[in-house]
Amino acid sequence: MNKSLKHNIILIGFMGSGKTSVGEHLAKMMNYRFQDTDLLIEQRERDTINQIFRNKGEEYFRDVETNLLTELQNGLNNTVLSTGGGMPLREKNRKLLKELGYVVYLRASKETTVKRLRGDTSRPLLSGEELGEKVKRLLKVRIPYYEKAAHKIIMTDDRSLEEISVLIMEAYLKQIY
Ligand SMILES: Nc1ncnc2c1ncn2[C@@H]1O[C@H](COP(=O)(O)OP(=O)(O)OP(=O)(O)O)[C@@H](O)[C@H]1O
Ligand SMILES: O=C(O)C1=C[C@@H](O)[C@@H](O)[C@H](O)C1
Ligand SMILES: [Mg+2]
Repeated sequence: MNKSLKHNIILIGFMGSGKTSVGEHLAKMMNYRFQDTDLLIEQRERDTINQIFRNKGEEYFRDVETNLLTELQNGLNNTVLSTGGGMPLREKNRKLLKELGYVVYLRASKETTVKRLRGDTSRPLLSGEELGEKVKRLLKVRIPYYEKAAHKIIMTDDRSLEEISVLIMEAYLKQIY
């Protein structure tokens, strides 16, 4: 048993990589609790992510993310934690994520991401510019941060939630036993 690794699975990755959907599926499969930082922030702030960005700005949202991640260090166990797509951008957050458990980067190609997010209006960073251009530009900046933050990378293109969950569970169990 790996005593140094906390028994949590942390999902990171770009918007639409499936952190929330896979997280829910995986938690059920493993009989773990499920938490999602975006949902926790919406509950805490009593507002939607869109409204938080609009009224208080991205920097405020990022500070709330870091505060939440710091608080989660105390007591999170047997949990699948899905995170917001920008969580690994801050160095402090990357360190906190790795201290919290086994960090899995769910990767998706630009094409898959665009297909999954077409028509979505709940993600403030995707509004404005043409979707494909926006995703391409953000991915280029972010991929190195996701890679740095992760213990394991899993490609999600053309894989079902079930297939992805099994791959994560197998990799995680190898680490802890
Ligand atoms: N493996 C998959 N196969 C097919 N559809 C998927 C897959 N993963 C996610 N999706 C779909 O893509 C959309 C976005 O997924 P989800 O909300 O889980 O992404 P996310 O990574 O949590 O995004 P965010 O960073 O914005 O929270 C949803 O409609 C979901 O059903
Ligand atoms: O990638 C991002 O920066 C974001 C992803 C979402 O999960 C939300 O956290 C928010 O829309 C910002
Ligand atoms: Mg999500």
